[in-house]
Amino acid sequence: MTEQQPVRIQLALDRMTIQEAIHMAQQVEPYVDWIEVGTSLIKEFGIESVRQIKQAFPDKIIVADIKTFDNAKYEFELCFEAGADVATVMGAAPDATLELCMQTARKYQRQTMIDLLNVSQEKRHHLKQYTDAILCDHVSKDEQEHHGQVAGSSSIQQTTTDTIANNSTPKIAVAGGITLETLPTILQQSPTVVIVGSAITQAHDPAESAQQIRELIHTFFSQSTNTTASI
Ligand SMILES: O=C([C@H](O)CO)[C@H](O)[C@H](O)COP(=O)(O)O
Repeated sequence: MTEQQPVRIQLALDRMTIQEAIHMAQQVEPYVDWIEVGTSLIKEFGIESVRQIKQAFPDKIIVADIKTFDNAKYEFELCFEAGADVATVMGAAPDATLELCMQTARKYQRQTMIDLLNVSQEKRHHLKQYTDAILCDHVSKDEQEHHGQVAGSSSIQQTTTDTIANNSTPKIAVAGGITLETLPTILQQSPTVVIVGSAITQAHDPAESAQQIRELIHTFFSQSTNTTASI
């Protein structure tokens, strides 16, 4: 598929080996834009997981979901030297850490994604100063599995609506249990990136699932006047 998608689809690869991750991404490659080396891969196999996945997909945007909380320069340099185009930091991290992530990403001409997991509204507002970052509204795996929450909750709407209303420039990503059923609500919030893991990787036919997600996004935007800023 070559047409310009208004929203990037980020495939999240978690809880599998590096070879399984590469095989999964090969199956769905035509339907996804960005590939996330999930936190679980980085924890289990190290930065080598980022290096091997970038080597396998040199033309894709590779997101290293390292979820940095401290030691920002060291961890972001590891990611970027391994080929990551985007690295993640927790929004709840100290300002010093966030600043160092932003500085390191700028030095490498790469991008920072700030994960808003468990971040207060006050801190979310504060984080909007990082206008060249991507802010990721994220419902965690544990909240999904133990509290029945999924992306598309009111807190997500709050952040996104504020961002649009203020015409500020951090881009918005949304993650956490996104499915075909929940995607239309999320698309109404005009994210730049939708992050989908299990709905594709656990599907009986991952390629079909990824294709359906892509087609839903295409249909949504061809039927509406919604637009998103591009990265
Ligand atoms: O960041 C993620 C999570 O913390 C690790 O499992 C995932 O990339 C994100 O949640 C997307 O995966 P799904 O929730 O399975 O769609």
